[in-house]
Amino acid sequence: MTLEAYLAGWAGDDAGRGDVAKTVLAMCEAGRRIALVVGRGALEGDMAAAIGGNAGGDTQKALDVRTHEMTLEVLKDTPVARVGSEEAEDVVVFDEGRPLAVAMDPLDGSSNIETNVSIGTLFGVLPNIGEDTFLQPGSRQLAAGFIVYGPATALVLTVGAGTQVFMLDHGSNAFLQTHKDVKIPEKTKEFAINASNQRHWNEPMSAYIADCLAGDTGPREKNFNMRWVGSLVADVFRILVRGGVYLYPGDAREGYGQGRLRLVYECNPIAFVCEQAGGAATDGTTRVLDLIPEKLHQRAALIAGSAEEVERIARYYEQPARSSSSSPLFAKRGLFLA
Ligand SMILES: O=P(O)(O)OC[C@H]1O[C@](O)(COP(=O)(O)O)[C@@H](O)[C@@H]1O
Ligand SMILES: [Mg+2]
Ligand SMILES: [Mg+2]
Repeated sequence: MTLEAYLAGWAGDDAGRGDVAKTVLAMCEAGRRIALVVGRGALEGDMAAAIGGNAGGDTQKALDVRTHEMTLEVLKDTPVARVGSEEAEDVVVFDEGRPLAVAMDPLDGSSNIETNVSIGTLFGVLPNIGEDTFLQPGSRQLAAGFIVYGPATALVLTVGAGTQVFMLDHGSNAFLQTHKDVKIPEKTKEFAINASNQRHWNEPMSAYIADCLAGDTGPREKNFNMRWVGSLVADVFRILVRGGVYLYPGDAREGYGQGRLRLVYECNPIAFVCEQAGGAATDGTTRVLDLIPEKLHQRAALIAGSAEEVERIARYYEQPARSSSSSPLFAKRGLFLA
């Protein structure tokens, strides 16, 4: 089934849904165009060249800016009133009278641009309620998803009716559905975290990872595997397909108290997609979709993926002192057993 047919079936005669469908299709048109550029790699010049800093304080690369502009170009003639982008300090306003808004990370995984590793685009569609549009919790998202520019260009989408996956068919230039109502396996033996930050982690995350690393000799009584692509979109795509948890906790580094990811245009789309696939997403203590953003570029910790594992990690945050394999209290008892 084409993406167009899927969205037409979902929207029916409902004008509001029709606007959401148009907006999603516009994001995917931007994705098609970006996929062409990404697919040419260094033939497009030095896309990883540093050309400034973005609102989050990260180095802005040539492809960050180019994808931001390419996406705005497509969105400007849609039902979208305003766009909140990682690559613009301020909200971009097209036309206040329109019903919708898009929050986006036009290029996710910027550190992977020149390495020929998967990168992507993240987006969430919200009702336009004026100046406070991007301060709405993620639970108000009408649609969300991401496109991965990898070996295949893949779209992961939810309009609140399950999570669907489409792949770009380069022959017909159509996104065709490949996975219907994806379900993230509830249990897992795989986690994704940047382990180079271990010394900076908080106690619950240190304890959880220590228990995983202890493998079949620890309280989990099973061996774990680790993967870290360094592109949120690629790590979460893997989790959707075979389970696992993505972890970017708050840590002790300056500016990383709430982790690295941005709530409005990274964590919220991922949380919506994961929940709709039977998974879960928390910042450790609060469901991500219930967090109330205070500003567009706010950061939030993210623990997302297989439901049972996310719930288990939340218990480490509730009772950190009881949880570590390295703690003298460590024993094969109740709360954290496999
Ligand atoms: O470099 P780190 O600290 O491992 O962080 C990697 C994470 O940061 C991100 O690259 C942040 O996204 P951007 O590339 O859009 O800034 C995620 O895609 C990725 O999971
Ligand atoms: Mg990103
Ligand atoms: Mg980005």
